[in-house]
Amino acid sequence: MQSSLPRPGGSRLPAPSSTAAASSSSSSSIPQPQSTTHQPLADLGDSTVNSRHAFNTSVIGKPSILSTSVIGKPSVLNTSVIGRPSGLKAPAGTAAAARQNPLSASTSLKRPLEHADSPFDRPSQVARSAISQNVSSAASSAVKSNTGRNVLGKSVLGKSVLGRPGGASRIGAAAKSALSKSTLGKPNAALAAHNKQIEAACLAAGPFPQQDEAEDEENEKEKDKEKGSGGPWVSKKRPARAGWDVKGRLQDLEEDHREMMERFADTNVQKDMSSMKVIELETVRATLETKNSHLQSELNREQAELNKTKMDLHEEQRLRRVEADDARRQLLNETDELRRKARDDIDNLERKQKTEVSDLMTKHKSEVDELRMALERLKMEQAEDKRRHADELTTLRTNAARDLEDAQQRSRNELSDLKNRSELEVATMKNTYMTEIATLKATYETELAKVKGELKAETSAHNETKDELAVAQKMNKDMRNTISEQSVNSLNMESSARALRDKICSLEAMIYDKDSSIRARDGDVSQMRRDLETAMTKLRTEETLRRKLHNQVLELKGNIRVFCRVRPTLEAESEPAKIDFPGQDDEAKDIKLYCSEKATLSGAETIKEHPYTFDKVFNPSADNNLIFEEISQLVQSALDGYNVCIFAYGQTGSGKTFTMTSKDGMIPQAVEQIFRTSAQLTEKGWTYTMEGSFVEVYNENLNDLLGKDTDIDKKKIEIRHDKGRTTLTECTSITLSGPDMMEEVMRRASNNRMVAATKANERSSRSHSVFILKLSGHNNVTGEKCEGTLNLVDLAGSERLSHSQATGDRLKETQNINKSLSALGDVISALGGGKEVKHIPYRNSKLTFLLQNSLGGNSKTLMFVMVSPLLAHMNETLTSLKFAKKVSQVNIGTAKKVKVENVSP
Ligand SMILES: Nc1ncnc2c1ncn2[C@@H]1O[C@H](COP(=O)(O)OP(=O)(O)OP(=O)(O)O)[C@@H](O)[C@H]1O
Repeated sequence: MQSSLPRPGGSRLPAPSSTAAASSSSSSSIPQPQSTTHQPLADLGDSTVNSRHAFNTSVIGKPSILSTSVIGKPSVLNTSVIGRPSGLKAPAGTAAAARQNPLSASTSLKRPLEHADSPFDRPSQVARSAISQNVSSAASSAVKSNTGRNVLGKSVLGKSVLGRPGGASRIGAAAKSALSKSTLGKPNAALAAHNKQIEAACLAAGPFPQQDEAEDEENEKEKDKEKGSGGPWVSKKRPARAGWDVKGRLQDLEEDHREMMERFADTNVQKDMSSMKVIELETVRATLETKNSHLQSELNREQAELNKTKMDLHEEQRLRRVEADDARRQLLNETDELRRKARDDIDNLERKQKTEVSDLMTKHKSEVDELRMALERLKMEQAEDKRRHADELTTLRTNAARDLEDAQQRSRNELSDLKNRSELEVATMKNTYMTEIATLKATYETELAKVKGELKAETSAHNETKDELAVAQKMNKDMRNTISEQSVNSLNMESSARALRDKICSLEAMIYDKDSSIRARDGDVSQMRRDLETAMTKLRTEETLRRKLHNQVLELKGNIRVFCRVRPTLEAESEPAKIDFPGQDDEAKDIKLYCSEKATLSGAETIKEHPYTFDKVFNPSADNNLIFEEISQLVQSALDGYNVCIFAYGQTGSGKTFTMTSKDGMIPQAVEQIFRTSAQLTEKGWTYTMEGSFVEVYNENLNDLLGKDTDIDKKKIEIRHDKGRTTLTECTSITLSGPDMMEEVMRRASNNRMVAATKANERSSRSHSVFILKLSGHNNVTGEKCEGTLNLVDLAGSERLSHSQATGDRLKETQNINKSLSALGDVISALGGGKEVKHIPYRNSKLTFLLQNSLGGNSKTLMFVMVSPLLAHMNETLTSLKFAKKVSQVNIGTAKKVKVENVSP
């Protein structure tokens, strides 16, 4: 709007639109009374800036309104807001203008840049410009003050006026009215003084600059011509005045003003219309304001709702968080409960199974013993019977044979006697009779001859001889009777011989019966043998089942377990730490340590509890036998063909060596149990060979503790892994034939360590010792084979580097110990990572590489965390317990039996 104002001195920028024209007419057609120049230029500028500022504030401060009422007409807004850019900043040429004419400096603040070098920079023109601008500004501020409307209202008004060509005259009327009001209030004296000031400024500015004088003159002429014509709003024509005739020109202006006032009276009607329009606009504004306030309240409500929703959301989130925390806590509790239950179940199962297995074993043992005893008894009975029968038989046979022989002999003798006698008798009698007969015959013949002779002679005597013959015949008959009697006797003898023969037969039948009963007994014995064999097979099957169940129990317990042992305070030691063993019984699993801590800020000492839970906790009263009871199952697993690793971890002096290698330590007891169990397994068909090696890992180098002491730290031992088996090159391996050999093994290892200890102090604390026992079993009945390895590891002291304050060789030792212990921790946690972990860093240390096949998938691991009871060792103890806790949280997969090839069925 301001840019379209006419330039003082008559120069006018072309009005491209009706709005511009109207606007220009509204402001430049206002005659400039002296009073209008009274208002200081700076004030006017301020009011302009302020009004714009107020507008901007009102527009920017109410975006909702802008969006509803202004955005709909962006061009109008732009016009009303951006239409006065020059008022915001002093144009670049202002400084130069100020140098030429001090008054123009303030004036130029209100003009655009292109006006800086215009001819109006001359004093008179500057003054006019100042006046015209003052007037226009005054008009606008007057409109503002007169109407009492806020800037937005003005803006709306401006918009509507600008939006309609006819509005220009109306706003002109409003401006006029405002002007009249504003100017009327100014005292004439002040106006006169102001005019004087302007004049003085014009005179002080000196003569006009000489540049383009011809052009200026031409311009002046043109202006004068225009002035002469009176301009579009002045009807009166005056002679043109010289440029320097400021007074005259002011008089002209005053005349113009008067004329304008008269014309303004004509425009009162228009003013009323404008007022009506203003009222109309006011209504629109009120509506808009109502709408605005409505929208504002809606916005506030929305905002409040949003805030409420936000608060609800926060509350909901908080509740959810609390719920999640509770759920997590509950889950943890439940998990713990489940774990505890599972552990209890496992333990119960194990106990039950142990009882069952031992019952079964006892039952089978007693059955086998009974069977064996019955067999023995039977055997003995059988042997006794056999012997008795054999004796009886022999006796009977002998007796019978003798009796038979005797009887036979007797009967034979008798028979032969009888026969002989009867034959003799018969023969004798025959002979006798024959003789008698012959004699008789001879006698008869003689007698016959005699008789014949005598018959002849004695015919009479014939009868006599016949009688004598009858007698002889009678005698013969008697003789025959005697012979038959003798035959009867012989028959009797034969029947008695037959009776004897029957007796022999019955005796032989008896012997046969005895033989068959012996054969029946033999059958029983072989049946018993078969039963025994079945029982043995059952026992062997049950041994396989026992191995399987035993392994399952250990798997349920976890393939990596952690036991904690607190050693007792020794006599020479003082200041024990406070350690509690809550719920101390057979199944103790908890330990609680107390240590005092100083608050960093207050310095107040507080006692802090450090509770830990492990698979088993042994208090100082537990001896090595009790501890071995717990690990004996793992040792059994090694015999069953699994790889087993038992570590002792803890700081120096915490009792690792005492636990592992003392006389009743884990190593000697394990070997003893292995021999004891393997002996029991022989009756189930198992035979075992055991090979032991003892090595030391010192400064990441392997030493053979059963080799020559001169080779310590010199000989290089290589570790080789092949198909799940680990071999050590050039390392002594002793075949153990009995537990007594362990004494020698331990003595040799200890000697070698002691020799080494002269080279590096306290060798046992600074190196890891590993006893490796390889167990190969073969069942010659079932053809089963198994290979297990038992690794018993006494780790080096776990004290931290910062605490040991080591230097030189000790520093190297400590670094190597820490490296291998952290590698061990890494391997164990990688094993616990499950299938996602592709690489297990066994090669990171000699110790883990050596134990590669005994850590992880194919093995069972037990770690003893050894605890010193001393307060001075509390920090190291807590570090050890933290490490052990990490290990105990690792869940290694199911152990597999070492595969042994060439298993014959
Ligand atoms: N359970 C225990 N009962 C009685 N004395 C024990 C027990 N444990 C350890 N000791 C004694 O404590 C001392 C230190 O034990 P030990 O040498 O076994 O510790 P260490 O951890 O092996 O130390 P280093 O790492 O130096 O080899 C020894 O005198 C040992 O006899």
